[in-house]
Amino acid sequence: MLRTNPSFLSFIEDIYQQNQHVGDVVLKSFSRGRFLLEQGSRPTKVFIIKEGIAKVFFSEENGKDFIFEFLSAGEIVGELEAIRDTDCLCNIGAVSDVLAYALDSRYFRALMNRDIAFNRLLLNELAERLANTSTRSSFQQLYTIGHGLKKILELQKKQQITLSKEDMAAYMGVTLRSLNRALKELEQAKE
Ligand SMILES: Nc1ncnc2c1ncn2[C@@H]1O[C@@H]2COP(=O)(O)O[C@H]2[C@H]1O
Repeated sequence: MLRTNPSFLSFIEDIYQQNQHVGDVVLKSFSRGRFLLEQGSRPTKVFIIKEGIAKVFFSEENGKDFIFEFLSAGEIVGELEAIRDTDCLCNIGAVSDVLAYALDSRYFRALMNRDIAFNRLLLNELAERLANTSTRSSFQQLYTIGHGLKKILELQKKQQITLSKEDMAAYMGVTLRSLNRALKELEQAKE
């Protein structure tokens, strides 16, 4: 649920500390609630999170949000736009204050063209995302809300994060009302 990528983080920290690419890689902070990327926009930066938690979410035309993933240290965002030369697929919002390395898109593409280690990290990340999104999508279709809720509560405990009810509902792809009902049923089952 809360993804991290320590290898990607150390890769970018090395570049940043070597100070060879001043301007191409800068540190940027986002306070809680701000957006790193907006769905449908065409930004010029790719971000690698240094600290904090961000949510990746899709806003549907019916006004509902669906959260794909929560990302933290070492996770990259905005790479799809830079790879495919398209608008951002979805929104990236800061759930806590976030500090991120911002890579100029042209620099990101230059790394893709010449750095094998970087390409390996990137492919690994994309493969991991495909696996995670597919596994979760199947789980969500095939299990009850109550079962999904138990799992998400366990994960929060394990990863020591606390999500708002709105974010929990958007992660599970259910309404706030259904989530509240499932929470109540869970409480009643405990009594
Ligand atoms: N399934 C997913 N899991 C994690 N991150 C994702 C997922 N889908 C999209 N993203 C990220 O969300 C970003 C939105 O902007 P981009 O389309 O440029 O790049 C996208 C990815 O970095």
